[in-house]
Amino acid sequence: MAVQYELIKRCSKTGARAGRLHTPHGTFDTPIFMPVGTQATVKAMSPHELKEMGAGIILSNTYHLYLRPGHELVAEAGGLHKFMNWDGGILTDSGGFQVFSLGPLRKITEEGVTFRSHIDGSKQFLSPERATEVQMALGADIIMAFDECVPYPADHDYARKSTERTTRWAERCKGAHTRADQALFGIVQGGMYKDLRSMSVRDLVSLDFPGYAIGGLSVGEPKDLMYEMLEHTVPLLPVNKPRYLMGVGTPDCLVEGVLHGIDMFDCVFPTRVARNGTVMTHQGRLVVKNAEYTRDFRPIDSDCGCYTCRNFSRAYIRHLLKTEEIFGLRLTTIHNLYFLIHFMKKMRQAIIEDRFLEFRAEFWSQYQK
Ligand SMILES: CNc1nc2cc(C(=O)NN)ccc2[nH]1
Repeated sequence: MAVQYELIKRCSKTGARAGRLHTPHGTFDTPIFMPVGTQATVKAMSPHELKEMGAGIILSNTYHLYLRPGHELVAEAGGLHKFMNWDGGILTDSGGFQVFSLGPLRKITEEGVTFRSHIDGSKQFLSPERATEVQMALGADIIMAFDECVPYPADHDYARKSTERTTRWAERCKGAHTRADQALFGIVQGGMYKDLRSMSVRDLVSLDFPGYAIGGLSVGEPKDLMYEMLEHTVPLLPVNKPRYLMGVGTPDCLVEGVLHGIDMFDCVFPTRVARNGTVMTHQGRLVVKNAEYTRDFRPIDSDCGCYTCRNFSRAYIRHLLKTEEIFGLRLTTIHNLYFLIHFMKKMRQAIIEDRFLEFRAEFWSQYQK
């Protein structure tokens, strides 16, 4: 198998677990946070810096790379790893979420999705087979089935029909996937309906994927509803396969996702908000661009070991951001990614030492959203 999950330790009181994910580009500790590099780059970061801060697997998006520069060009370059000079793990999302985020600009049929390119308005078409072919050409270690991310809110009938189609599409992706050195993950949908989440898990597990993503969450629903869906859905998934929660990446959601047994996370949040000056600390977020930090010569977070916190003050970083100096958003990005990557490592250690509930209680006692 191209990707193997190894369970190292289960928390005795919760669904939390520590493991390792073996891939053709290395073995990575889980739970893991995967930085998002939509267009074959994690914005403002070099591969060397990502490696140095402990990043293991990064994401790229099929939708964007298919439109520009095109999967054929990436294949000509030798695949994504060579093209972007990254020798760690790569996961590509299938485009399901991006295409459905286009809203009225897209038309869904059983065959696939017709949409207009956000770049030049040209008419485009992605089917399960085509999305799989594109991802095989891009060459990621883990690729995702082409699905429909059920919008929120959605009525039960729409969610059921959409989820049933996502299962038929998953089967078509499986049929089209011929690269033995890649793992194709199924994506559980079902909206906010427990019966449909159960149906989606049952149907996907019967197709026997090497890993399962939980999609259709963090799409505008209240966090408590997301947690309720996780509490219901994750225990239905096979224990010996990785579970990947798509699009989730704030510290509070990461803790609750790990609590319920999630192994893999991705989110644009830490890199996106870094570029407008929002940084994460153990007490919650702070907007270092704000006037209150003009004369604050402390690091962003005194407990953080990242390059930014070891070398620069809040006042200096605020100055760089206010003057739109590129180095400013590099420093905030380095910090946010390091913070999350190491936050996951601390959670993993707590699970191994069977003190995850204490870690979680300590986190919530300090964290202001
Ligand atoms: C930021 N929230 C968020 N939700 C997501 C859902 C999906 C999904 O269902 N893909 N098939 C992907 C990325 C997501 N990002």
